[in-house]
Amino acid sequence: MNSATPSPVIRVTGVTKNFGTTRALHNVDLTVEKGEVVVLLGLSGSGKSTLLRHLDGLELPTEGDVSVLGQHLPKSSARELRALRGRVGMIFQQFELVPSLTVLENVLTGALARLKGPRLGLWAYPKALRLTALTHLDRVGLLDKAYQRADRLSGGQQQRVAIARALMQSPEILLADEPVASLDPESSEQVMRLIREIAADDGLTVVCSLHQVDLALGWGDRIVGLRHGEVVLDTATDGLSKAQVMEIYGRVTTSTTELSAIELELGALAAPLPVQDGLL
Ligand SMILES: Nc1ncnc2c1ncn2[C@@H]1O[C@H](COP(=O)(O)OP(=O)(O)OP(=O)(O)O)[C@@H](O)[C@H]1O
Repeated sequence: MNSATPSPVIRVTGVTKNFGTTRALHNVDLTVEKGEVVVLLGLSGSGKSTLLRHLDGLELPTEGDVSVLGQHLPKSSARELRALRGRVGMIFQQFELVPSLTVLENVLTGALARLKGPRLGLWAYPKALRLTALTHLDRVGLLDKAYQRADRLSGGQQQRVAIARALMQSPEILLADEPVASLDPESSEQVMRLIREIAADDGLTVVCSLHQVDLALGWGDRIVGLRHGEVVLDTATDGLSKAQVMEIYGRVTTSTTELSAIELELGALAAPLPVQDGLL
C-alpha cells in the first residue's frame, strides 16, 4: 500500500464521453475517498462500464477530467497509464481467465505487468511470485484447486480466481464490472462477501457496478445511480431503503416503458411507482 496515496483517490469532474453519436456519459462528477466501497447502479446501457473504464484509463473522456491516485489520466502518457493500471485491479462479469491454464498460472498472470517478457508455464515465474499466488489462492479459499484447469471450476470459483489474480498487483483500487451477473445467488453472495472482506483487510478502495438494488444496499457504503450516462443518485447506503432508491429513479423517469425496465432490472416493488412528467 502506498502511504502517500492522496485523498480522494478518485476524482471525476464534468466527464462527458461520446462514442460517435452515442453519448455514454454526460457531465459526470464522482469523488471516492480512500477505503470507500462504492456501487455504480443502473440499467444496462446506463454507462456503468464506461465510467469504470475511465477509472483505469482504458477510456479517456471527450470532456472533463479524471484523476486517479493523484494522476490526471487525460494528460498521462501511454507509459504513465500502464503504470497506473498496475495499481488498479479489475474483475469482470465473464472472469476473463485463460481456460486451458491451471488456476495458479491464471493467478500468476496478474503479475505479468511487473515482469519483463512473456512467461510460459508455472516454472517461468520466480518462486517468490508462485508463493505469493498460492497465498492469494488460500485467501480466496481455493488453494486446493491450484493445479486444476481453470475451466473445471464453477463460475463462483472462477470469479474468486480472478480476484486472486487482481490481488497479485497489490492494487490500491479494485474495480469490479458486474462481478456476479453470471452467478447463482449463493455464489454471488460468497463473491461479494469476499470482496468486502479483502477491501476491509487491505484498506482497498472499491468501485463495483451492479444492477440489483438489493445487492447494492446490503453491500456498498455508497450508491451512485446512473441513468442514460448521468448521475441521478449519490448517497450513503446507511439507512437507505430500496423504496427510496426506486422512488428517486421514478422521479427522473418519464417513460412507463423505462420505469418497467427499472422495476424489472433494478428490483421490482410491490406497488407501482408514480410517473412524474417534466422532472428531467
Ligand atoms: N466502445 C463503444 N463504442 C460505441 N458505443 C459504446 C462503446 N462502449 C459503450 N458504448 C455505448 O455507451 C452506452 C453505455 O454503455 P455501457 O457499457 O457503459 O453501459 P452499462 O451500464 O455498463 O451497461 P451493461 O450493464 O449492459 O454493461 C451504451 O449505449 C453503449 O452502447
